[in-house]
Amino acid sequence: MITRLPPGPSLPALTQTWRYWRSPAEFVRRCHEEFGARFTVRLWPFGTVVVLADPDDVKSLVRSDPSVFQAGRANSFGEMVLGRESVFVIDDEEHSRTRALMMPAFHGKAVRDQVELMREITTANLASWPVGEPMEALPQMQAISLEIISRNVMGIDDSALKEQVQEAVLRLLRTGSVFDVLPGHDRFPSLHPGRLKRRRMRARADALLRRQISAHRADPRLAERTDVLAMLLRASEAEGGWMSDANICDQLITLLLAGHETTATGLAWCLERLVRHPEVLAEAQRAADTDDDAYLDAVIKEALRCRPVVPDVGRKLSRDADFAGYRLPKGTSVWPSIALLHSSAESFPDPGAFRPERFLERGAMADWVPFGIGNRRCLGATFAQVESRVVMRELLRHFEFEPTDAPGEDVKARHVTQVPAGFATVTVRRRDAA
Ligand code: HEM
Repeated sequence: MITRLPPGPSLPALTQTWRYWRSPAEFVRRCHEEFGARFTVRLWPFGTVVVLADPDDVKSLVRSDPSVFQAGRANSFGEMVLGRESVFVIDDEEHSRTRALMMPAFHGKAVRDQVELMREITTANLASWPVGEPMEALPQMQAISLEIISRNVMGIDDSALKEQVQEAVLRLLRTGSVFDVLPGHDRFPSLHPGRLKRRRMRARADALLRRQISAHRADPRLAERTDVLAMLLRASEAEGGWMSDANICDQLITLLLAGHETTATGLAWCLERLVRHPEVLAEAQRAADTDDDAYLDAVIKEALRCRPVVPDVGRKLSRDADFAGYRLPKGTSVWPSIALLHSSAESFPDPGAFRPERFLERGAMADWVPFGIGNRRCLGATFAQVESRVVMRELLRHFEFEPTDAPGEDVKARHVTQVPAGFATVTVRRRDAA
């Protein structure tokens, strides 16, 4: 007889929830040890969640019907900040259409055209780094990433407006709360001052972005502009103007938020790992000096493997469905666990070691999924990898990083990302040659 759900802890949902929220990574790891590569947990407010750690299951999920295994539905916690029409929270036809319209701005050539700008922004930021004393690298990386993504997305010429938008976006991000995942979280905002504040922040960001949209529309050079906003306006126009300004604002906010916090965190982890592995650090420095992009890319990939910025991705069932020999009821969430997939000794021998060479020895690795999977795979994956390479290269060319034998920084959950608990504290010295 077909069981409805894979096995999992028999503890009351409340106890599971408490253990999960206390330490998500630890809870999931223990369940994996006890129940294997496919297990069911009951977590408030998500409900029944089937966690997947078997690469074959993840491949089956990629082949499954996205209108049944819905990502937008699973991501609905993002609605209050990103907006109801954000590509992250919608599904089906609406999702494919919106994504197709945004995608060209993040293809190889469009991203390569941004390299010089990325380099300039990074070197300008490095000028203010304190030398010879411990410094938290994460906030610096956020400043670099936010500047890069806002210039790329909005192509803003007016620097006062750009700073206002950046400030509004950061304030909006800070209003995000773990309670956003609650069902019906947006229904009674007046009972929750935090949510009212978030609405105000979002309205402020929208007003600024609408000013930018109007400026773009009035720009006689709109046809030649290469920023994402210009591309969206042109593409929408070509399809009869189906994207309203409110819709465009949702996509811009999504890109600004999704595009800076994640990349900055990946870069911070890269530094946190490098200063604890002096031989890799020396090799990375050589690679930066000799334009050995393959090695720098391997360092970035290895950091994203062993410290994934996003630990898992979600899909939610719109109806009962068969999956991997089980009958999963409507409403079940299915979470491929990036963290568990990346720590599999079968896919990545000696998974605890920080060894970029593994990405040079083998070509593409199907089990390496820091950017998610299938038709929802991160829209900015190429952008993020190119940006990370440019920033790392500049950092290593300008600075020497002091190695440390301090224990690795703990993993701390922040919004949907996992950041280094000490914000990647490093000590740098300027290199004479830089
Ligand atoms: C190291 C940096 C980054 C990481 C680790 C990352 C990771 C992810 C992950 C795991 C997802 C969910 C995929 C899924 O559900 O299967 C995602 C979605 C997304 N990311 Fe990223 N991301 C990064 C950088 C970026 C950048 C730079 C941008 C924009 C420029 C971006 C824009 C998006 C968007 C728009 C989505 C939603 C795609 C959709 O639902 O169709 N991300 N990202």
